[in-house]
Amino acid sequence: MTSAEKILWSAPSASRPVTADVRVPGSKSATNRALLLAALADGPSTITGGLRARDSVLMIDGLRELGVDIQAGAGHDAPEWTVTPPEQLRGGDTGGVARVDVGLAGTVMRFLPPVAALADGPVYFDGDPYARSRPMGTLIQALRDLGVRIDDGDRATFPFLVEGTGTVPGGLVELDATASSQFISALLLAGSRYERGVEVRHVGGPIPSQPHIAMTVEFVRAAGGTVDDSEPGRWVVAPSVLNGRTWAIEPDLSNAAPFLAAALVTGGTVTVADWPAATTQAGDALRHLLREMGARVELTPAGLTVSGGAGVHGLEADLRDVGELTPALTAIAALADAPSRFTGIGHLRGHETDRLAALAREINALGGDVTEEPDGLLIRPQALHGGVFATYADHRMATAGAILGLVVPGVRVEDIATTGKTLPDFPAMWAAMLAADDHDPSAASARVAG
Ligand SMILES: O=C(O)C1=C[C@@H](OP(=O)(O)O)[C@@H](O)[C@H](O)C1
Ligand SMILES: C=C(OP(=O)(O)O)C(=O)O
Repeated sequence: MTSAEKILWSAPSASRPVTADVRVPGSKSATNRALLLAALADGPSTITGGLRARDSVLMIDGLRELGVDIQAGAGHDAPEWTVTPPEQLRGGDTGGVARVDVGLAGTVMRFLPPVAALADGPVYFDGDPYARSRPMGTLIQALRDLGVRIDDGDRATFPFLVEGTGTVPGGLVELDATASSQFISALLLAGSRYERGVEVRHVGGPIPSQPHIAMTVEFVRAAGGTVDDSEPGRWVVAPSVLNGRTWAIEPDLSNAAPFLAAALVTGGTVTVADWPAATTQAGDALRHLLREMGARVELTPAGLTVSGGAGVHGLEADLRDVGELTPALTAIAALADAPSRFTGIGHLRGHETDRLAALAREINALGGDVTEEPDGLLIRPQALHGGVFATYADHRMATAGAILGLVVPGVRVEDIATTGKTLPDFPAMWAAMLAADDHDPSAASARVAG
């Protein structure tokens, strides 16, 4: 165990209903798609409001390694980048290799190898130790089927070498995306630049995280690409030039979950600013999911306002489309007045950690009753007590622990810094949200900068 993992963060409890206005940083999924499409475009792009956190820094560093020029503009609170693609994506030159660290970022480990295949030399990929446990074999095989040479030493995981030759034949590929929607997104994002484009056919059970595929299609079209998604389970991207453009990134609605959960579980009111009226982000489902769990939910030009006070209810829901919301919803469910059952989320075993096992283990260690099911979780609320909440390098485990800590005294979250995967300074944001009512009980709100 490293020293970071041993550090325990005492999750603050809420001394009264949380009342705050919160601004969350840009969407991880949107930021990394915009960076990648900008790198494949025929001219410079500008990205405003993007996320600056570990996952996007890994994407930026990986693209720079491939020869993409990325210049940071404005300050930390409002990241802005100018992205200038090279004439030719760069691999290692004679005797050398380009090196990409994917960390534990699904969007980097799945989205960059199809881009590296367009580089003019070898590109070596590796990541955090746990990256080797996340599903990769399907994507490696799909790239081979599209004409890319990959040396993975028959491991079907990291480390591996993409032997870029400057061009990718492309064409038809069949794959099973039941383990991750990111296999499909990865090929659609790069496919415009393949000689024959790409036709992806899914063969297998239901695909998870479909809103993320819809986001990919939306982004490729916004860059000037052509995507035919008229037939379920089949996507055709025509070969085409992608355009440089300005990308304005929406706030990360999935990262809004713990803050909105704070309103529900403490009977307070939290507004998340700049909530889009229409979006492909999976987190938008919080509007109906939190309502079903007992919140009052209102979308106004000021943002999304969630209020608690009428109890926290159990919920039966298929979360296949919105799996990344599971840790926050499970924390809420553990505090509810009736059991909850979440289904359609077997693929969460391949996320940052096995999230079904981790949630059950850690909530049960606090006195809870969470049972793992083959494709989900059964949560029977119990009176919880304090204790250590382990996080397994999973940012959403850490924020789930923070939600529980609001109403369960003595929760100590291991390695809170792991939230830095997608949130630049979660402990400060959380403290500011709580200080909003601690310091000025009469104030209707206080602003929390993201
Ligand atoms: O494409 C994306 O940006 C994502 C897709 C989803 O992955 P899975 O389909 O593997 O669940 C989601 O859970 C992840 O947080 C981000
Ligand atoms: C599954 C997630 O991330 P990744 O992009 O690493 O797959 C997540 O953020 O919940």
